[in-house]
Amino acid sequence: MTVNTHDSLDDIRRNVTRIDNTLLALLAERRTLSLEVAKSKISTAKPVRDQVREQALLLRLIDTGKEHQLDPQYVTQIFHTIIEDSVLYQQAYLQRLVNPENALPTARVSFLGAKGSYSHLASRNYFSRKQTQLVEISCSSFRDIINEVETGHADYGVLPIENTSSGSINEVYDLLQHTSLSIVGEITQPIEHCLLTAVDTQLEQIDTLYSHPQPHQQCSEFLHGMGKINQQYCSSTADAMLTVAELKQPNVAAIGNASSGEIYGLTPIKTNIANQQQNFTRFIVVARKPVTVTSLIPAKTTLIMSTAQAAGSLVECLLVLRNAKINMTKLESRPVIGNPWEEMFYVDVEINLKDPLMQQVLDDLTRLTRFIKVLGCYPSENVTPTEVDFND
Ligand SMILES: O=C(O)C(=O)C[C@]1(C(=O)O)C=C[C@@H](O)C=C1
Repeated sequence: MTVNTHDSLDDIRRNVTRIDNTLLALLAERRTLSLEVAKSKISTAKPVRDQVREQALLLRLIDTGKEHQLDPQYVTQIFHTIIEDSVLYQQAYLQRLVNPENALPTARVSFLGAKGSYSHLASRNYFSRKQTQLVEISCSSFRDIINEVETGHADYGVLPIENTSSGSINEVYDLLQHTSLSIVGEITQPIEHCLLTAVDTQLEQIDTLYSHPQPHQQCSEFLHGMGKINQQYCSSTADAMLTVAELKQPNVAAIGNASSGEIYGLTPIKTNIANQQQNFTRFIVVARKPVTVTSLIPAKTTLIMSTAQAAGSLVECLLVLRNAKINMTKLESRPVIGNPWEEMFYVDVEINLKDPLMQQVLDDLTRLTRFIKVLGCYPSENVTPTEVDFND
């Protein structure tokens, strides 16, 4: 085989690096323009999201991409990510304007586990968009996270509240029942569970597995396939990775994120071991003071309420939301500690607390419930991609 090499591999890679650097500069420039767009939308009171514009933008880019032999799926995937960043970046900017007291350069943030835990990754991702430097406060329990914020040692707490494989994280819901803190934000973090080891070994040699209870649950099918495994529970995935790094034994592994494993010198011997390939955890961000959400961005409001024990009481409350045409994205029930058989219901709705319709709904629900409390109104960080038909 004759290979016609005009340039050495190093020369070619230098060109690749040059192009990558140009792409980064252009992405940064595009972000700056997003802020200019946000400023113009303030003056015209236009919402951040304009999916008509996104549709037109994507179709044009797909056509242009075809001229460069770039397939539509590839172009769409890249620009969905770019547009999502633009929307969230604009939302963060607008939120800083309506909550100037929160626009601090640094924030003390409490989260579960040490560096590399999924809570640490979620905290870093959430605050990077707010252009806020983290002062990291690592906690060993959800209760500690809340205590750090309630006592003023932390400005924010980041708590996992539900996962697409293992469902709701009940301990967090129970803690929300009794805290004075408000939910001020949310972030959904992709969770890529891997089997991480500190020394070269084979999957068949692993008989002891360290992780937080949640990853054990989320990877139950894979673990079942491994046969008899000694499952060890840790306070966080970071704690599990540290333990395995210190043990340095060929029969021991941790479940955690591959990039976090590098912090502890661990390497993945098996990736994507969660029950569902699309595995996400939604985290909430709590603070001592609630935030105001501008009407230019989508908002979520979280309520907790306990209904009378008469038959149909919950249905009456849900009908209030249905009649108001308010979309409910989450309904969770938890026992009321100390009142056997009484349930506390957690409801996430897609409406701004300041919306007059929501105020009316709260009045109606107050009459129908034994107890009701708004846990918070916060920006919805779920940017649903604008789908385009590639075959147009
Ligand atoms: O052009 C706008 O209206 C923008 O806000 C910019 C932008 C983009 O990044 O391209 C982002 C969000 C909108 O939904 C549409 C497009």
